[in-house]
Amino acid sequence: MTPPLELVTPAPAGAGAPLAQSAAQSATQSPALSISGLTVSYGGKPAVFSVDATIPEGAMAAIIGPNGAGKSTLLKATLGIVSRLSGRVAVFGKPLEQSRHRIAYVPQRASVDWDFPTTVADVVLMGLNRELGLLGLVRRSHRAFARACLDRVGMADFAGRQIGQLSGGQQQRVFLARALAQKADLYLLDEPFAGVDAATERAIVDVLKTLKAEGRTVVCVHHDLATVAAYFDHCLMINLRKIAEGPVAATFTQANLQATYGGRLAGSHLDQLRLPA
Ligand SMILES: Nc1ncnc2c1ncn2[C@@H]1O[C@H](COP(=O)(O)OP(=O)(O)OP(=O)(O)O)[C@@H](O)[C@H]1O
Repeated sequence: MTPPLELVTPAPAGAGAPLAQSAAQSATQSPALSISGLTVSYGGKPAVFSVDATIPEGAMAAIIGPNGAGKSTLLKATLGIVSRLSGRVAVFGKPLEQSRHRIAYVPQRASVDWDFPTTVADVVLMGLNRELGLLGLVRRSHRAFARACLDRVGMADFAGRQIGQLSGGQQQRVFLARALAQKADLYLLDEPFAGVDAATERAIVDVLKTLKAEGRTVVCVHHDLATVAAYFDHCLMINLRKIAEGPVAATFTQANLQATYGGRLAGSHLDQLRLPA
């Protein structure tokens, strides 16, 4: 289990700037995320094999595939949390080392140690750690900004609560608030809707769609095939290897789902999705 402290990607400077002023909107034509030939192996066994992906700037992208397909590994390798055996990653056209501050990561809820003794407000303030500096000097403006981020996810009233005393859906919202505090240009979320109720899912989707409307790029590992078309405009389908990638309208087809999930997707499930062949 990892304490939440270690899961923060550094925040860009300028906590006072409005969220709508995204550097991504003005900076570059490069894709938000470009991955080529990515291979990751655990103990000699590949979990991701020679995957290429190009997530356009401003996309709302889903990474889908069955359990064990390598989705989380792909995100972690993108962030440098696990080592790549081979392959390259560029974020807004630059190597990860130069663009890490433009990324916010929301890990799988299950991978976080929720007994870590810290409050909701402090978790969100961790999203500002780059600008708090080595001394971690927290000003009133930082606290106000953290509260505004909590407010965006409907959690302002929980600011003083220990994170271990939250429900699963509340925990998910708090980690999204921390990601918002980072004012990133690329948001990577690992199963943000896992185990949350319908209202929380709606709230999270609304926040993600607002980020997209601001010109930011959102990438989610996602399991619910029934909502892919409603939530996302871009789709990466993997099962160890890349099966397909591109606009949802072109890639989210019966044939690609069959190739991604194999026999695990029964015909009746596919019928319910009413997809093109
Ligand atoms: N730290 C690790 N050490 C060894 N093997 C690992 C490790 N993490 C993941 N794996 C293995 O790598 C493969 C891909 O795992 P990963 O978590 O990336 O898949 P996933 O697509 O995210 O799965 P899920 O949908 O179940 O979350 C699996 O076979 C998994 O058992």
